[in-house]
Amino acid sequence: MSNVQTKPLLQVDHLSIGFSQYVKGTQKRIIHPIADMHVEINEGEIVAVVGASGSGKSLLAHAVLGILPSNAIFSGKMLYRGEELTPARMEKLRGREISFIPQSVNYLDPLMRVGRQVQIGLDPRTARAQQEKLFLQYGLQKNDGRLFPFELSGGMLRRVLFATSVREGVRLVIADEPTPGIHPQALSEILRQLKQFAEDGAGVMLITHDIISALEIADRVAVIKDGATVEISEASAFEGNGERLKTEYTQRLWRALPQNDFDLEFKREAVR
Ligand SMILES: Nc1ncnc2c1ncn2[C@@H]1O[C@H](COP(=O)(O)OP(=O)(O)OP(=O)(O)O)[C@@H](O)[C@H]1O
Ligand code: NI
Repeated sequence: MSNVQTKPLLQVDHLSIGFSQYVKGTQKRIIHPIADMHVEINEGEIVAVVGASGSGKSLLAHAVLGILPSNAIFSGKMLYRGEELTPARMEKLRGREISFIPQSVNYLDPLMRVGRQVQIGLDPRTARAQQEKLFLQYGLQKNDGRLFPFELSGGMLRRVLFATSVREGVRLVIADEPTPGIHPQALSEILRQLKQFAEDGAGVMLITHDIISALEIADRVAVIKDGATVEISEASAFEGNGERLKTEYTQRLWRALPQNDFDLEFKREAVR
C-alpha cells in the first residue's frame, strides 16, 4: 500500500487556542479554551465530535477553516491531505474543497436573498436551477429563494445553510450543529446528505449534541472535554452499557443519555 493512500484527509494534533483578554481595564491575561485537541478524519469517513457546551467544538472547526477571531493565539499541527494548512491554503479551500455548515444562522448575509446565497460558488449557468433543486430537497419552497433571512424561521435558515454546503468537488465537510430546531423529516434528509458526502469519498466532521442521531451515520466519535480530546472510539462502541468505551467520562456521557441509564448527576455536571 502506498503512503499516500493511508494518509488521513485531515489531521489535527496538539491544537491549542488561546485568547488574550483584558481584566480590570488594562491587565491582560491569556485564557486557553483549547488545550490539547487532536482529531483525524479519513476520506469517506464521518467523525462525530461531541462534548458539552463550551468544550471547544466550534473553535476546532473554526481553526481548521481559518476563521478564528483575530485575537486568537493558535498553535499545533493541522494537515490537510498531508500538507500543512496554512492561512493562504485555508482561504483557498474554504467554501470549495472544504465546506462549512456553521452553527449560527448569523453567518448568512442579512441583506442578500437566501436563494442567491445558496447560488454562490455554483456554476453560474446552472446555479439557479441547482439552488431550486436543493431547496426542494430540503423541504423549502421554490419561492423561498426570494426571501431575506429575517423572513425565514430558524429551522428554514438551518436548511438554507445546509444547502450552501452541497457543492461538487467537496472533500471535507465540517458541519457545526446542523440539526437543532429541525423537524424529523428534514433531520433525516440532512443525515442522509452527510452520509452521501462520505459515500462520495469526502470526510465529514459532524459536530453535534445529538449523539443518538450522529451514531446513525458516524464511523467514529471524538469526545471533547474542556478543550481536549478525551477519547476517539468507533461508533459501534457506543452500545449497551458502554463497556467498550475507553474512558469513564465517555461511559458516563453515554449512560446519561435519556434512552440509557440516565446518569442524572453527570447530566448536571455536563451541562454546566
Ligand atoms: N472569541 C473568543 N474569545 C474568548 N473566548 C472564546 C471566544 N470564542 C470562544 N471562546 C471560549 O472558548 C470556549 C469554547 O467555545 P466553543 O464555541 O468552541 O464551544 P462549543 O463546544 O462549540 O460549545 P456549544 O456546544 O455551546 O456550541 C468557550 O468557553 C468560549 O467561551
Ligand atoms: Ni459550538
